[in-house]
Amino acid sequence: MIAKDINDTIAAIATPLGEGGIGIIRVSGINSIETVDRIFAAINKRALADRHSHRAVYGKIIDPKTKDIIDEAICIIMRGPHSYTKEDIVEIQCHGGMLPLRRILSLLIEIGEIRLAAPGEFTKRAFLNGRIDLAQAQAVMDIIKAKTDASLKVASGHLSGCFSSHIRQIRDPLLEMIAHYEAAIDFPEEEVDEIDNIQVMEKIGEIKDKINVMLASANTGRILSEGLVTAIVGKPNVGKSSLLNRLLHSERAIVTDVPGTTRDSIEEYADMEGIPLKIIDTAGIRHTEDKVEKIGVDRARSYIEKADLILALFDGTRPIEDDDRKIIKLIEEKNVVIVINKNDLEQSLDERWIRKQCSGSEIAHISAVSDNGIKELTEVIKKKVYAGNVVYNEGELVNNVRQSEALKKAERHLSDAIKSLDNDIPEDLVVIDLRSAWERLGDIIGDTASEDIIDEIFSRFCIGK
Ligand SMILES: Nc1nc2c(c(=O)[nH]1)N(C=O)[C@@H](CNc1ccc(C(=O)N[C@@H](CCC(=O)O)C(=O)O)cc1)CN2
Ligand SMILES: Nc1nc2c(ncn2[C@@H]2O[C@H](COP(=O)(O)OP(=O)(O)OP(=O)(O)O)[C@@H](O)[C@H]2O)c(=O)[nH]1
Ligand SMILES: [Mg+2]
Repeated sequence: MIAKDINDTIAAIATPLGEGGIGIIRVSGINSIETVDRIFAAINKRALADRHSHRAVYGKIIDPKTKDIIDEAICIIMRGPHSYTKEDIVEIQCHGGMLPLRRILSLLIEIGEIRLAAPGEFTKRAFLNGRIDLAQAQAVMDIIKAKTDASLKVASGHLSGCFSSHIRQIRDPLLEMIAHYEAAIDFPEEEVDEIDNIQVMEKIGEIKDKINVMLASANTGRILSEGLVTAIVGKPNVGKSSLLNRLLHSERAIVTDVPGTTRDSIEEYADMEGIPLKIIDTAGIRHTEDKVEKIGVDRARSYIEKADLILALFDGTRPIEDDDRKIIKLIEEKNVVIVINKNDLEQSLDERWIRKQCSGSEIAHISAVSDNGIKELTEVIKKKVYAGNVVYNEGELVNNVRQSEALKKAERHLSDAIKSLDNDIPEDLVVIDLRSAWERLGDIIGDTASEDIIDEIFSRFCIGK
């Protein structure tokens, strides 16, 4: 698909569909300037084709057949290779309504040799034409989707190439080693410098260490990019919905003193000091004959299985009950923070019992109706998210599963190479492992990634990007 369509001129609406001050249609490819010239009348009557690159030109969009004025607009041409895609680009900025945007886009497709762009196709061209690498292309989408300042910092570090250059620093020395071994294999009788296997093993070991440092940061990076799915669970009336509202700073969920108030689960994003939490408030878990409540309870149980983190709420004002014991059973071996709520009131919960049951889980004491303990809870969650992370520059964090899988594979190939060298296995086999490691690192930045992987990545982009 890549090879066939790369020469087409493509167009899409680049701004969200809805009502906005301004909307942008982006056209990229060899026919872009000529086609826009046929529907755009500049106020000074000069064609865009005769204008300097990167200048804004005011005029009107006119249907060439009916002579109807569709909208007034500002057009900017950016001649390749000095453009987002490295091709000729025209951006048409019209008023930000559905109708002007759609009419102008259909007009372009109708009169010109232009087709609708696939999701992510502009950025894919920026990648295929060599302006950015694959990690940078993925960062474009991460910027659009960023939910907190910390997520944005990771993504913009990736876009600026900080992460990619880190990968290259790890990867380039491998190629030197491969070349060296290959020379020795291909020209055994010639005077290729003697290779000291011990020294090579040390070097590979250093590269492995660097990969492991990156992998240790992968969990943090993934959470900052994708969010931490956090389920609030507990028996009815412990204050789950009150905690959700507190973390969101809004009255999102209904709170009453009637046990069984929340029936359906509620999902919302909260920014916890930079950590994007996808919080799910669930129905209080208890035995019930109520048909609707039962479904809610089943959903709550399923979130215990799905969530990255569980906030298990207990009511500090009440002794342990059967429903609490059941919850303790359900959260066994999960990633849990025990939260003892209502600490603004007199406490009668046997905390030692909970500690014994959930040894290993951290405990926070809060009052969901005030700010009591919320800071403590935040710190506990932050500690969990940043635990094991040894990379302190957000721009260097591994931030998606594709990248961490590639790093893991590279690391395994390097371990195999060391083992082979250690066992005096022939060098051509060592080279195979070194090359595989080099290729997996290349997948991250797109040097060696297959067409399928590339297509799959860009298909997840939005239209117009
Ligand atoms: N109007 C508009 N705003 C936008 C974009 C866009 O495409 N259009 N962007 C799109 O996502 C982002 C900016 N990213 C961009 C990155 C590179 C180039 C570009 O033309 N680069 C050329 C050099 C430009 C020059 O020489 O002035 C290059 O790198 O060769 C443009 C936008 C955000 N804002
Ligand atoms: N004093 C005090 N009251 C609280 C606190 N947290 C919640 N409450 C009260 O406890 C009652 C239940 O709160 P909810 O947030 O609805 O409890 P829930 O766990 O969501 O209950 P269900 O949806 O029924 O499972 C309400 O009357 C809240 O005002 C707290 O920290 N201190
Ligand atoms: Mg509730």
